[in-house]
Amino acid sequence: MSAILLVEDDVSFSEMLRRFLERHQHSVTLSYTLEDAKTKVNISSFDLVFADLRLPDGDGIALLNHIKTKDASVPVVLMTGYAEVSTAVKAMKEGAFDYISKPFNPEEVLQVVKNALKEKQDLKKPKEDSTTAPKGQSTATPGFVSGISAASKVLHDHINLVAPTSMSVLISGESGTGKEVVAKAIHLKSSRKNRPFIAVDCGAIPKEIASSEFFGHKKGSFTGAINDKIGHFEAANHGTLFLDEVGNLSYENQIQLLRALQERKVKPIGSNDEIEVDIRLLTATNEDLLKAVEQGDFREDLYHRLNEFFIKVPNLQERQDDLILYADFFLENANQQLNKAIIGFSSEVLKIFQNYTWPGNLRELSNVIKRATLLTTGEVIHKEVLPPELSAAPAKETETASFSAKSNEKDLIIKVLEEANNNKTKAAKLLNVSRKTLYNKLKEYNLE
Ligand SMILES: Nc1ncnc2c1ncn2[C@@H]1O[C@H](COP(=O)(O)OP(=O)(O)OP(=O)(O)O)[C@@H](O)[C@H]1O
Repeated sequence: MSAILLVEDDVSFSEMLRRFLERHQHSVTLSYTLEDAKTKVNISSFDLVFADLRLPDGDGIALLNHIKTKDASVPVVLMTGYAEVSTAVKAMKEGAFDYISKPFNPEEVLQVVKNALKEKQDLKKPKEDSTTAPKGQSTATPGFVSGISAASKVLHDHINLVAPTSMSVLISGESGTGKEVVAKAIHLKSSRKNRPFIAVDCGAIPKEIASSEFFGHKKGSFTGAINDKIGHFEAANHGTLFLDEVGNLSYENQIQLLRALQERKVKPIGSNDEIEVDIRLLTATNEDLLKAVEQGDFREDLYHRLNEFFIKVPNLQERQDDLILYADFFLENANQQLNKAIIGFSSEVLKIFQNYTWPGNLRELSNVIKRATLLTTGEVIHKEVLPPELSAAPAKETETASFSAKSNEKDLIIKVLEEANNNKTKAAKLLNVSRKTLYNKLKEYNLE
């Protein structure tokens, strides 16, 4: 376990990062100001310091200089906003180990921490050949945020487990949760990553032309077949075929699909020759396919063929801890697409984001941020550029509902107490419990 000093004045962000680092077996001390960080460095020894470039009473470079005069072997990693990269580069010349610009992927953080700790160890040992990745290089899939919530961890453990196998995977989840992104991640982590990834929206194919779409056709085989057409199976040969909204396939198309999967051969319409195909099949649905099986709308044999492994993609409400990471990621994308340089969100906006239920999940979050980025003329996104339904959303009820869930209880109490400025009457009201119950819980969790 290594000791990390995390200096960051954005309380919710630093809390999130602390929890993430602690989950990866690091011991984290938090500091919110330059002066406090200097004091902590003077009295304790750390293996690594993670500091925001901008602090309320100074900057990360001042802290870097202070640390270097005390113990030059302590690596300092600076966290920067979008517009501060040039300052961060300057800081590296002054002895910072690395910088990491927000928004960043959790994997990126882990990689930087690993590199920094290794360098610290190497400084103590005689020099050997370093096998670590170059500074700042992330091992994450580009354009992919893994998230740090418990639900995301399960999701990514499952992706990592199943990706290298040849199993068919049924990916289920509400609309906009990222099912296609999960399918792509499985493909990119498999041995087929350099072969095609063909995504097909089954909901968009009329059933009359589905077999031609899947298996191809020969020129002249039916009216309108003016050229030979390669079907999706052949196009995906040796790679991955991803069938989205698979529940929308007609019964007849289900039979054809099952046959192709069992025989591993397809015959284009109008052709006498069968083509052998080797594909990895991934499918997605936002409906309850098992229910469709029970109701006789989806073939049970096909269901089992598709469902060799099942992945449930959590909705955004189940990934509360990831919300800010995703928001930052979508902001960075919107900045690039719209040629803007917006740094972040006002704290009011972040609160609204956290209070909203996001029925359209990640897609809705991405759209809201893109629109807000377009409408924003300053450096920060304010509430005025959000769609009215977001600000009008009533306060979430989930907090009271989940109060009884043991595992979340303690975190929830801490969060609500913070929100209520430690006012126990207000906190009890927010939690919808009596003051007495709250006091008992505080005692139970040693929170007094
Ligand atoms: N892990 C992720 N990292 C970054 N962006 C993501 C991630 N997951 C999803 N997104 C983004 O969220 C949006 C919705 O993702 P996607 O299209 O994969 O959802 P879906 O569940 O397949 O949607 P639908 O049910 O409508 O087909 C896309 O803009 C996608 O780029």
